[in-house]
Order: sequence, then structure tokens, then C-alpha cells
Amino acid sequence: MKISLIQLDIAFGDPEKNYLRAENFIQRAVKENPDVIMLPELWTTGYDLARLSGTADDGAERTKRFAGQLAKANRVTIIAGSVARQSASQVTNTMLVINRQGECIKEYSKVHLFRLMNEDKFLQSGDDDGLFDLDGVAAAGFICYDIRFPEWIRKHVLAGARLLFVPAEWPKPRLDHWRTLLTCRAIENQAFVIACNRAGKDPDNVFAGHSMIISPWGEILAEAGEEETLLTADLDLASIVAIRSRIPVFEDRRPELY
Ligand SMILES: NC(=O)CCC(=O)C(=O)O
Repeated sequence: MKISLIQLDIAFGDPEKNYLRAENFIQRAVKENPDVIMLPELWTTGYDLARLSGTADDGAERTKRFAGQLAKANRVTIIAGSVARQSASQVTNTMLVINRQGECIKEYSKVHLFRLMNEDKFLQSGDDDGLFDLDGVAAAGFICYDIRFPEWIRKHVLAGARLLFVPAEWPKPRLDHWRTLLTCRAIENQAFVIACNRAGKDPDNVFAGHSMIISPWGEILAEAGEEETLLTADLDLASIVAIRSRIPVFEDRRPELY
């Protein structure tokens, strides 16, 4: 399975610019013939949370149409990062998975809101899981801060997820946490971790970039620098079985103790 990550430099509070920029990158990515293309967290607006009443995506419909057309035209799955999704009474930080037919097959709203970036003041948390099927492989999505909650990730892995997708806007001062947490989530769950961060800065943060694709053994298969870029890697899905039989963590668990 080939994955392309778009480490976008997001224009603050400017969806028009961001849709255009993302489309250019998606057109570039499809030339590499990937199975999946992924965008970062809140990529249509950035963290311009105070102005979401004017920029949030109503029902995420615009983003579904945008990604749906591109996915269908190119027969590629698009994990359309997450967007600020407006519903009747609330805004959520919601990840969208669009299949090769252009249909939205999953919406996952960030469960753990990140107070340090004021999410708790402007957004509503989700309550549902992030599980979805990706061309017959069980997968799950988590959004940025969610990766600090290993129990949440493990719950999805115990339900079968083998591919863990993470759209993010992770600031540079905690780059070491980002790299360590993602690597741990891959090793402890013996699953692929595919994490797409943003590049650039906004009025409050400089972002880390360093999107990463990590094997179930913890090897970094691909890692971006800080700049806006496209990052592509091939996943050897058979390696999951080999690693799990070499160190059978899931057979050795003692859930009766914890
Ligand atoms: N957008 C986020 O959820 C950022 C999370 C973060 O920076 C962290 O340290 O956790």
C-alpha cells in the first residue's frame, strides 16, 4: 500500500487559499500513484478558532465534495485531514475519509480537545470511534493530541485496526514528543503509524512539520523536514504478521491484571 502525505503550509482562516493549495498538491501526489493521500488537521482554516462562525464547513459538505471529486477522478482514497465541521449547534474537529468512489465513508471527531490551543473554548469533542475499512484493511484515525492517550489507540487496535492515521497541527517546541509518541504508538501496537503534520506558522505557533510514516517495528519509513512538502512511502502489510509472531505482545497481554 502506497501512502502520500501532504504536509501543507495552511493559510490562517482562509479556506479559499487552502482548497486551492491542497488541490495543487493532490494533483502532484496522484502522479506517484498512491493508494491513499492524506492532509493535516484543520487544514481549511488552521487554528483561527475565533472566526469559525464564518469559516467552518457546514456539515463538512464542501470538503466532502472537494475531496470526493478528486478521489473519484483519480481512484484514490483521500483522508481529508480534519476540518472544522459546523452542525446545528456546535463545531467539531472532524476527520473525513473519502473512498475511491468519492464517497465519505467515515467522519471521526477529535475526542481529546487540546486546551493549550483553546480547542475547549471553541469546539465540541466527539464520542465515537475512529475505525474504518481501507481497501479491506482495518484502519483507524486519531487527531493530533489524541496520540497522548494510549488507551484510546489500543482500544482501536484491539478492535482490529492495523493502520493508524494521524492528521495533526503539532507545534515545533514539542517536536521530540511528537516523534517519541508516534514511534511508541507504532511499537506498542505493532501497527503502522501514518502521521501528517502541517508546515509553517500561525499568529501563535510555529509548527513542527516532520510528518512520519512508521512501521510496526518502529522503523521510520519516511520523515519530512519542516517545510511544506509531499511525503510518500510504501507499506509492507505482511510485516505486521511477521512482527506479531516474533514478539507476540497480543497473546502475552494479561488483561485480567489491568
Ligand atoms: N493540535 C493539537 O492537538 C496539538 C497537540 C499538541 O501540540 C500536544 O503537545 O499534544
